[in-house]
Amino acid sequence: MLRIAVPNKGSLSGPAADMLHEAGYQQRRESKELRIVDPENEVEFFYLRPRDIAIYVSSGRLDIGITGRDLLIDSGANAGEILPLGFARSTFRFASKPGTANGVEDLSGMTVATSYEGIVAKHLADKGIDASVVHLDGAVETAIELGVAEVIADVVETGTSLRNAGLEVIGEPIMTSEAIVVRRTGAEGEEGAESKVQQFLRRLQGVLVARTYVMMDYDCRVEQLERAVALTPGLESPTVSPLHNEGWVAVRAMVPAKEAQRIMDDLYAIGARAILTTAIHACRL
Ligand SMILES: Nc1ncnc2c1ncn2[C@@H]1O[C@H](COP(=O)(O)OP(=O)(O)OP(=O)(O)O)[C@@H](O)[C@H]1O
Ligand SMILES: O=P(O)(O)OC[C@H]1O[C@H](OP(=O)(O)OP(=O)(O)O)[C@H](O)[C@@H]1O
Ligand SMILES: [Mg+2]
Repeated sequence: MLRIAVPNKGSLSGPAADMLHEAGYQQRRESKELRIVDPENEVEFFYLRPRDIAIYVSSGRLDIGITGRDLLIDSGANAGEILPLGFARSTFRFASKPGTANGVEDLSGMTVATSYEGIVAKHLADKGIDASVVHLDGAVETAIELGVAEVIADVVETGTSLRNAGLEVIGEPIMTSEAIVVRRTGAEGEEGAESKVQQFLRRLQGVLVARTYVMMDYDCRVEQLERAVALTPGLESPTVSPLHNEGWVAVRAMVPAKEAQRIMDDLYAIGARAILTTAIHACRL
């Protein structure tokens, strides 16, 4: 049975459960459930604090887990990222009241409040900046107003929390983060778990593809086929079938959902007709 850690709370929890559900796994019905077994898929899910997940996985007691890249790095756990999942995207940045610092190099001698001490201490050390770090559990934006620190380092998504606290970012992002699948370093290829881990990853990749691609069908004249195929190369290569009307073919290919409208315009412009897209519900590449 594959043992998988899933975030039990916070920004990662809902989207992680949605993705697992879409990948065909049973998920807990109540937010108080700590673990569930999905016998059909031979998987056991453990609902844990996102911050602790890399530590559980690095201990070897759980095979893999879903957490944030920033949380993995911050934990310093002996685990690595094996698949990015595309949700809970954020940057991790320094911020302060305007006029406090122009760049990271100005932070020497200052106090930085953060929930991510591991990331911040390492970043400051790498840059050779001698600043103190004070650990707070959350809502760190308020630390400056209350005089606990001159600078904060925190997760920034839309920037609303910083704006509401009257803070500005300092310098470039320290890192960019998103939800990821983590596995203990060196566990690759271990007998027993390996094929199950790979099957799990294929299912999640299938969800990612189904979310980002659509299927496109259209008819075009044989003379235009090469230009049309250049616009819709598909993942391997498009399917081309003859039409009853001579001189015409039907083409079918997967295209990135974000580009679908532009591709439809370009296909129309070269004479393709009956262009339509359909959603992909599940996929195995
Ligand atoms: N507003 C946000 N937008 C996108 N990702 C976020 C946001 N806030 C936190 N994250 C991401 O969520 C993960 C942190 O999860 P965690 O549950 O510890 O904190 P949280 O989501 O802020 O929840 P809470 O602080 O309410 O417990 C990190 O990977 C972080 O980058
Ligand atoms: O740039 P934004 O879109 O405003 O998002 C970033 C904010 O979201 C998270 O806070 P959360 O609400 O989880 O509170 P916390 O600080 O207590 O973790 C994070 O810690 C930032 O404060
Ligand atoms: Mg938070």
